Amino acid sequence: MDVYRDSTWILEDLVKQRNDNKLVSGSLKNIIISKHKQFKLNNKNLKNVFACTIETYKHLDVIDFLYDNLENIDELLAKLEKEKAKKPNKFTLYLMINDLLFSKNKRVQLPNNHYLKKFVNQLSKQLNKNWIKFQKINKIKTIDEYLLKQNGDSKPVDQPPVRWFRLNLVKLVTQDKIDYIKQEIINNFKHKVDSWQSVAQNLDCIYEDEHIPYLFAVSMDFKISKCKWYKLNQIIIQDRGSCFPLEILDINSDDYVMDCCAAPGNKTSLLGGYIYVKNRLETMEDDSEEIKPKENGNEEEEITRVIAFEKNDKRSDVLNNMMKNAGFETRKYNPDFTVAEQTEKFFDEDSMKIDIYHGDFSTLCNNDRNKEIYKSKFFKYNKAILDPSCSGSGIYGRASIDNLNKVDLEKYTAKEEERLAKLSSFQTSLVSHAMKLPNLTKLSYSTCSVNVIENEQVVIDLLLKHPDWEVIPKSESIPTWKRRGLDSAFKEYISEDGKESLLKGISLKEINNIKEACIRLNKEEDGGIGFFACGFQRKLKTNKK
Ligand SMILES: C[S@@+](CC[C@H](N)C(=O)[O-])C[C@H]1O[C@@H](n2cnc3c(N)ncnc32)[C@H](O)[C@@H]1O
Repeated sequence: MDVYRDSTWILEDLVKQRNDNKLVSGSLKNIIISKHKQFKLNNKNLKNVFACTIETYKHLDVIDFLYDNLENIDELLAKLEKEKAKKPNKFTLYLMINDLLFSKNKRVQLPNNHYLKKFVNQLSKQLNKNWIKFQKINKIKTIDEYLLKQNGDSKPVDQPPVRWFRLNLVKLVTQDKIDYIKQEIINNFKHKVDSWQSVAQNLDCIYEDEHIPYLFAVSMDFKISKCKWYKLNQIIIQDRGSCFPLEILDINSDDYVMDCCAAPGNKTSLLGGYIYVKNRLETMEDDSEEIKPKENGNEEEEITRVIAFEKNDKRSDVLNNMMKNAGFETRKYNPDFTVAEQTEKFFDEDSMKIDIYHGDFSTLCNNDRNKEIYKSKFFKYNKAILDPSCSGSGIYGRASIDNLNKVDLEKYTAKEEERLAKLSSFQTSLVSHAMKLPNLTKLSYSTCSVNVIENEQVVIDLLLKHPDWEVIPKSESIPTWKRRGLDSAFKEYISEDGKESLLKGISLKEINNIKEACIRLNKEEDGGIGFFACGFQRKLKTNKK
């Protein structure tokens, strides 16, 4: 009963928000998780509660129809109330009806003698009759067909066409082991195909990405988390777009890189793998040479090659744990840059190290004290990843929530515009802060948003604000990738006849180069989430590398 009780709380709240035209943001999954916490519900049931709530929520208008057309429901409820001295919540009944009609097992998840199960079961005949009526009215045969019609989408659910995963080099370390595991994984499939589209429909195919090393796509039906390689942390699930910012940065083994908005840490662990393993292997003369992180000399406190900032308390813990699972040794710092968690003062010499700063990246070097800290601890860092919080409009699992938000379209549009404008200015200010750090020479900016205001517009605003920075040209930013910045995003910066730039200090040719430097991945069309990335470098006269 716990599952239905917890799900009732959340479902009732979601429907209330929808009826009040209240805006909600984030994926439905995240909203359910946060409500689960907010209502202090029984955490053990989270997975089940999630499935139960989301499925019922998706089918809400169907269940409304089935329920509203029950002939004697008021009488039956009154009778039940008399017998049990309590009336069941309508949403609890909705959850049970959904299980009875649309779940895999087609049964209410309660013991047979439970009074509510008996109650819903006695409605079963009428419910099925109403469902047939609904199918006829809507000219559909299945509930998925109905959702498909409603969403005007080619798929019943909002999910990516394929699953992506990459090798975790940190757990493999030598070229022999990397090659061995890679081959073992490929051999597990009948065919290695040359496009991700070919794996989308076929469980037995694998695609090795042509743009990102050691990245693979498999069918959505393939359960990566059940694989031994996943259990051994030898592979990590990571979307294709999310790997692009690292490629743009052209990481070398002697780089010092900061990940300024790091949790949960997918890019951080990819970065660590590049620095400590991939680049080292590529530059090693003798294959049998053992990999060791470069020594940092006799500095009193070691400076690691990778640091990761995360301002959110809980997410910084998640980041720390993810890095440890991925095979790194970590050291955690408090927001005031002091060590928060350390077993030994120095890392083990041979370990692959990541320093985690639980704090706001924009405080780095922002006052006299922090400038001193910057000089002593951070002066070596020459590259940065900036992947700040965004609207997430490119990610999956938002379709239902977006529909919910669009109930009152006018209100939705006004609020959404305000929210995006705020996000855009936050994103610009964070990257702008990085551009002011004296020793940074290259950085990548990225979002999982599809909105121009969070992407191309941020790029232009940054270039106008920081004339000492320029974009990393297309020729050095994954030139093989075809989809670049949107034409429409740059239209407002060009005269109507297309001959002049309207931007002060940026020529027409430069505008075109900026557009070409931007990288876009379209949701679905490019195999995964919608993503945007653009690289920046300090102009040559001040460029130290
Ligand atoms: C889009 S997520 C980053 C995802 C991450 N790069 C990855 O690939 O796994 C943005 C993260 O930045 C954090 N964040 C936002 N503003 C920040 C700031 N000023 N300093 C540090 N972290 C920040 C957020 O809490 C959030 O965890």
